[in-house]
Amino acid sequence: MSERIYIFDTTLRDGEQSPGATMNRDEKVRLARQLEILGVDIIEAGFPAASQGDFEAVRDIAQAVQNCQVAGLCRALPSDIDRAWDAIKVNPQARIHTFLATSDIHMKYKLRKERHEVLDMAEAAVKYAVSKTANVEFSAEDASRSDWAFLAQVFERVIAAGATTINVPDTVGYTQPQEIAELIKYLLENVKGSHKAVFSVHCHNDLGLATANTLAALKAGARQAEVTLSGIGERAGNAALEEVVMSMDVRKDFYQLTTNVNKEQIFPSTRLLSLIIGQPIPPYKSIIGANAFAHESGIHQDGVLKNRQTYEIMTPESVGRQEEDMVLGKHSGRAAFDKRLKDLGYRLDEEQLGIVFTAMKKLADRKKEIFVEDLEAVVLDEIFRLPDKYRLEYLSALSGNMAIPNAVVKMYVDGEERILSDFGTGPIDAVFNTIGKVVGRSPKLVRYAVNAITGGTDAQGEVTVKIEENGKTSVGRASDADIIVASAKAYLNALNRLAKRQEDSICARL
Ligand SMILES: CC(=O)SCCNC(=O)CCNC(=O)[C@H](O)C(C)(C)COP(=O)(O)OP(=O)(O)OC[C@H]1O[C@@H](n2cnc3c(N)ncnc32)[C@H](O)[C@@H]1OP(=O)(O)O
Ligand SMILES: CC(C)C(=O)C(=O)O
Ligand SMILES: [Mg+2]
Repeated sequence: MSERIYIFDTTLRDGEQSPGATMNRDEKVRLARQLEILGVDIIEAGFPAASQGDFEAVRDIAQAVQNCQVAGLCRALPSDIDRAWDAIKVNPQARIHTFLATSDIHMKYKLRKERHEVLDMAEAAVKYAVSKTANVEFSAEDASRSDWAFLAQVFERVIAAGATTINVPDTVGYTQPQEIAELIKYLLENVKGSHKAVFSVHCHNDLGLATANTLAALKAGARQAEVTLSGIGERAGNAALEEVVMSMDVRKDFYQLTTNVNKEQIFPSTRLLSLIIGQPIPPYKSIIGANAFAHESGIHQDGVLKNRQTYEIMTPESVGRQEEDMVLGKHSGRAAFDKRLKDLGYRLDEEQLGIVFTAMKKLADRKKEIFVEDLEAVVLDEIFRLPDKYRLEYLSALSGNMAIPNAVVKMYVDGEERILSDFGTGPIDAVFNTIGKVVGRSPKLVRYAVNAITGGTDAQGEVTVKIEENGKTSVGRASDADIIVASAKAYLNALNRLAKRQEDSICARL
């Protein structure tokens, strides 16, 4: 008989702590809806006390998502707990997730507290949280470097205070599989009242062991796994949802554990995340990378042709990587687009579908064949893009080995039309210079990457730019069949994000 594992997804909280993975409110709600379709049990939506923007995003998610628990993270402080509760309480299964560090190094240097103070603080925080809801999770930050007996004492106190989920984080990715398995067994056996709570594990990937450690803890008796899509998260990231879930699925015989995850939604979910944060999935990434089901060498190809199972331990279809059975192009109708979008996990209303359909028809006039990536790029640009402060209307750029590269840009800034022109060392430099002049900012360009997201000379080019201004960074991404237009759109996307972050921080200070 298989036992059930609860999947706690923290892409929107720990995942967002990953450098360059900042998401705006609409993007977070969009991703949360996809996580709901994916079938995770708990969505950690953010850290409401962090900023007004985080608070509002968590509140909107708590409202938008009805079939998952929505958790808000907070320090072991009444003010943080109040803020978290205010943000999540609209959700019918809201969870307060409070945490406090228990390792000697964190207590001494970071918290500057003695053990007895930490014990009291953890207990008081959980009691306060329980006065708001019975659904309370307590995390002992840096649990894996904590003294085991003290950790057990902390857990005993918070369970008695009413915590129903006890999380054991390997905050700095230090533990080893056998060690965390022993720790979980020790805690289950030695914490009085352990049977009243679900034990959870939260592993970081500093030594590349996050998935292995998570699975070892689950095998040892933990029943909740805290994971993120693609493994994004603080520093080297967290345990990847797809790896943990598919390990349990592929190796049912070994784990005898199941989850509620709708596995065919794994690939669409990770791809949506990649589109939102503008970071491509590495081709060699397990399960979701472009090469994960590709066979290059002759002996492997021969084996796969004879029987796929010779070199494939799961099918691409089982994680939602579908063979495209219909070619989309300028002769395709609404129904075909609608079906493909649904297969990809997008739930668009009639109006949104109309917008995408019109944009796709326009693209199909310029491109022979429309690929899934084209479709997703259009959905992201047309439906899930930021409300723009800066909007591109028209652009022309001149280049060539005899010409002095220059660009003319017509844009709207807060709805006001502006046209300017400037030169550069190449057409993209000229476009960026002109845009900078129009918006009156000159951020440093930290990264510029071009990627052909579909094949052929008429491929959609995907451009990612990272800019920095006054210590704040912002990533923008866009695609277009014209690489210079894609560059301009990506640059504006990054500028819009930067402007939005500045507006949010001004609001938070008011
Ligand atoms: C392991 C993790 O992932 S934990 C989550 C990490 N995520 C984040 O930190 C993102 C959100 N954080 C923030 O926006 C800010 O840090 C805030 C709003 C929470 C706090 O900001 P500030 O008040 O400026 O404090 P700052 O960040 O400089 O320092 C943190 C303070 O919280 C204290 N603290 C840290 N953890 C806890 C805790 N679990 N419970 C209570 N206090 C805590 C620290 O000791 C420090 O206190 P001090 O200022 O008295 O020394
Ligand atoms: C807040 C906790 C759960 C955390 O993210 C960690 O310890 O890594
Ligand atoms: Mg973490």
